Amino acid sequence: MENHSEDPWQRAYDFAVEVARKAGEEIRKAGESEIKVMTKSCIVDLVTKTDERVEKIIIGSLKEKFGEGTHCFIGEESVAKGEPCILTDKPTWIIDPVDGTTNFVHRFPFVAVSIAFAVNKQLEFGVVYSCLEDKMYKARRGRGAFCNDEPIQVSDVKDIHKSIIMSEYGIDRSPDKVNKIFTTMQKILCIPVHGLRGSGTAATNMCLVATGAVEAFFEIGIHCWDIAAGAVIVQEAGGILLDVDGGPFDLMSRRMVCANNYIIAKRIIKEIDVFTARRDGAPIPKQ
Ligand SMILES: O=P(O)(O)OC[C@@]1(O)O[C@H](CO)[C@@H](O)[C@@H]1O
Ligand SMILES: [Mg+2]
Repeated sequence: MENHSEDPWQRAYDFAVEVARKAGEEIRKAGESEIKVMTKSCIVDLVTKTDERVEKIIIGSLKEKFGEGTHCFIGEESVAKGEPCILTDKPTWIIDPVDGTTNFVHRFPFVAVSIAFAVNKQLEFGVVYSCLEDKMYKARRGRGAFCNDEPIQVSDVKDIHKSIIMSEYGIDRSPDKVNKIFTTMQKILCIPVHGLRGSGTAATNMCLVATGAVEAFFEIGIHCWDIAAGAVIVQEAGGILLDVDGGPFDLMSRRMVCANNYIIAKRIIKEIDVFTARRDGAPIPKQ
C-alpha cells in the first residue's frame, strides 16, 4: 500500500503525467483541423481555442482529483483572462497548456504541455510532454529526470567552444529590446560556439538541456508557466539554474539561464545584455 505521509506527492506526480498525455492527444487532434488564431497582448502574441480548452481540461481534471479549494492554479490562459499569477506557500499547479502556440499555429513540429507543482514555493515535480514528438519528460525533486521513462543527464561539456546554446526572440518587438536580444545572440555566436538554436518552446528547450543535446538555454521575458516544469527536469538531470545576471534563479522574475554546469552558464552570462521584464504577478500599470 502507498504510504502518503512519507511520500505525499507521488500520486499527484503520476496523475500529472496522465493529464499531460491526455492534453497532448487533444493538441495533436486539434492540429489536424483548421486552427483559428486569436491574439492577446499584441499581434504576435497568439492564442487558439485549443490553448483555452486544453487548460480547462487540465485544471478541471486536477480539481476533480484533488478537490477544489485545497490546491491553487496558475495557468497561462487563466492569467490572460485576469486570474492572479501569485505563487503562495499553498500546493500550486503551474500550467502552460500549449507551450509553442506559434509553432502549433504554423505546424512547426515542437509543441509542449508543461505542468509543474510547487509546495511552500519549492518545485516538487515537473512534466513536459512534447506532444508532436511523443516525448514525455518528467522529474521529481530528488528522484532523477526521465524521457519516456529512460533516465536523462545533461552534457559534460565544459568548453564553451564545443557547446550549442538555445534562446528565443520573445514577443516584444520594440527595436531597443530586439537590438539587445540580437546583440547578445551575436556575442554568444562569436565566442564562438558550435551553434545557436531555438525550438520555439521554452519548455522543450529546457528538456534539450536536460538530455544533453544542447548545453544551455537562456531567455528574458519567459513566464513561470513556460519554465517551472523544465526547471525541475534540468536540475534533476544534473543541470543548474541562474538569473541572467548570475544571481540566484527566481521563478517569477521572467529571467533565466539554465545550463549543464556553472562554467557554461557563467560564460554565457558575461555576454547577456540584460533588460527588465515586469515580474509575473506584478500589477500591470494603467495605460
Ligand atoms: O505563448 P506560448 O506558446 O505558451 O510560449 C511560447 C514562448 O515563445 O513564450 C516564451 C516567452 O517568449 C518562450 O520562451 C516560449 O517559447
Ligand atoms: Mg502557452
